[in-house]
Amino acid sequence: MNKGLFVLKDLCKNYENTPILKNINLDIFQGEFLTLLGPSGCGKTTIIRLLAGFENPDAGEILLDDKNINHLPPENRAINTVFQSYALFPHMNIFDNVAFGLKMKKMPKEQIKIEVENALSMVKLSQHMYKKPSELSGGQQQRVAIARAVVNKPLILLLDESLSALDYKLRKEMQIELKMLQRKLGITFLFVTHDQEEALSMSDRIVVMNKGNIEQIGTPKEIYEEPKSLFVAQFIGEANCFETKIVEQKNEAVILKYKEKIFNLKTKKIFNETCTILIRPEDFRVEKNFEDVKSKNYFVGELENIIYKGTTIDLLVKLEDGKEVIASEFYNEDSDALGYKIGSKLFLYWVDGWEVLLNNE
Ligand SMILES: Nc1ncnc2c1ncn2[C@@H]1O[C@H](COP(=O)(O)OP(=O)(O)OP(=O)(O)O)[C@@H](O)[C@H]1O
Repeated sequence: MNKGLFVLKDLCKNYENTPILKNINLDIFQGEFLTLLGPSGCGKTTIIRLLAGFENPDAGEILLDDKNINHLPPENRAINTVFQSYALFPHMNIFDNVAFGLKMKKMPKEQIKIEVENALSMVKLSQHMYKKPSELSGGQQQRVAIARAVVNKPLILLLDESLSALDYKLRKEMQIELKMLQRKLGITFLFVTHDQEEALSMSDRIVVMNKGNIEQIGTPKEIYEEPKSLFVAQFIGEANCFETKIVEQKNEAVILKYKEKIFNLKTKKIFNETCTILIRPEDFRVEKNFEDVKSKNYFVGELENIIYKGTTIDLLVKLEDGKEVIASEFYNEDSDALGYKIGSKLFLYWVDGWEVLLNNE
């Protein structure tokens, strides 16, 4: 792969002698939609603040086109940030809010008019140009903040929890709009969120962070389907985990023991003494009769609860050993007809290869 437009190299940041970022290495490529995802306090905003130049790293480098910009002031970085609070000027109309940065740069008036009108048309706010921010909805104000940032044609746009103040429906709409806008503009977006669904649906690549470290970098599909650690697997969606002992490791296969059950699974990975089998709820197939089970890989359990979720139903099943697992199925007209009954016996199986095997740390 090519080298990043921005490169973070062994980047470290401490606050009051506590390490907050520990040796962060990350390439940010030209034109990509990259998302920093992780729980509260893992250091996402700190990366944004270092990139924007609001803070200095304690060690390591920030490179832009191979040049170290560790000490370049924020105004010289061609970086714009959109925060969760839109930080619009309340006394200025929308046009002047968006024009502000260009006026500061002393761009000729006619040119400013063209650029601002362009940016506002891109975020579909042309008809609100002369209104004050207070006359716009939350989503519209968010779009003004984005227009105000992109009008400066930054090399990268940093978006810190930019959609989290919006209600669910508006947030979904803005996710699609933001992604489309990014494609149209071709500007690199670095987006921060702790919402895994948002990260999966918007990003070209996701950086999963945990306690100041990067756990995994990959496309949404890679992160979801091939998590490298239990932390990533459990942070991105639901996962049923089974801790097993290795009985035998053979050529491209492993024999595992979970409680009294033996599983023989294909894998190229090499394991130590123990490993975890991970199965997503949607990867379990549910049957009421053993004759319908189409794999050697199955569990037996009792249905404890059914959770209706609109398009899917979650079946909460207690296995023979007492462990509770979740299997989810698409809900359709037939689902009621299936007549799942609380307390009934169910067989849960999965297709060979749909499991993820993780070395225990
Ligand atoms: N100026 C500061 N002084 C001391 N500690 C700080 C400072 N800024 C951040 N921290 C601490 O650094 C850690 C990482 O903070 P950061 O804001 O980067 O996390 P985050 O992943 O963005 O979290 P959130 O999702 O809650 O915004 C937190 O424990 C926070 O308390």
